Amino acid sequence: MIQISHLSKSFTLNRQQKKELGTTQNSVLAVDDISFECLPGRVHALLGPNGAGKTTTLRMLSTIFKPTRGTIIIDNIDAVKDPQEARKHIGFLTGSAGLYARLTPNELIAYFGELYGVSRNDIEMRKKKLYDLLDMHDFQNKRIGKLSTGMKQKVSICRTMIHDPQVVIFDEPTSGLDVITAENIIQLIRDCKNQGKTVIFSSHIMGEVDLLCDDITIIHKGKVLYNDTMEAFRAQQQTPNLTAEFIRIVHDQKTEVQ
Ligand SMILES: Nc1ncnc2c1ncn2[C@@H]1O[C@H](COP(=O)(O)OP(=O)(O)OP(=O)(O)O)[C@@H](O)[C@H]1O
Repeated sequence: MIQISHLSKSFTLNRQQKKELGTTQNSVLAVDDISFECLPGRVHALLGPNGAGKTTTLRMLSTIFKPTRGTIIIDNIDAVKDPQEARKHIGFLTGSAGLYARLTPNELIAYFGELYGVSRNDIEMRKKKLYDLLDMHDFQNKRIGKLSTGMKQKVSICRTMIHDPQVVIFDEPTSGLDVITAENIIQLIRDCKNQGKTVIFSSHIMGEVDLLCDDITIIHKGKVLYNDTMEAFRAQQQTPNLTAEFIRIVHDQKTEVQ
């Protein structure tokens, strides 16, 4: 379970960043007082246009960023006050960051498994399951630096899941992957849901959200524009499809702001 309450994050901008963004402001408010919950056994979609604050939110949930304000409770643990304890319950997937090019997938998975205190037996058992699901057996002993983007993404997924976390956070999990690999990841998310895990993921692909998600939060300019079940989202829909509906909600907000 994830409980987010009045969460905000502002970044201080250095001179170079101010120049790049063409602003004189000293800081940017990436996430602005958001609150919502993600429940066990359900998949929650976090949507928003570019720069909405999705990655910043997910990085706060995964304890990489410290919030400027607000609280995050992960499985009854205060993730802001006790990030180390919260981390044991979290699997966070973001690109292929945190992979060591010189190691092989087997070495990396063993390393992270041990870091999380997973027994050798459990590491082997979970690794086999993940390798089967993601079709990874052929490259398990190749150096990660020599693998393709999709292969690296698969290794990242194994690293994310090796401690069998109860809360799974995926930042655009299928971005840049071929359809077969993307489908395997969708299956993995379904498995997580069926095992009663709490899953939140960001995506720009409405088809994926439609297939997978039980709940949806749309953010824009750091604020929550919409938060409800997918069922309620479909029921209030005023446009022919979910992409059009997403655009309508974001556009209506833009019009209101102007
Ligand atoms: N480290 C940082 N320093 C300064 N500003 C940042 C930093 N990280 C993000 N931002 C700013 O915060 C805002 C939200 O960015 P974020 O990456 O969270 O958006 P996003 O919704 O994930 O976007 P996208 O869909 O393009 O990945 C943007 O205005 C971005 O420029």
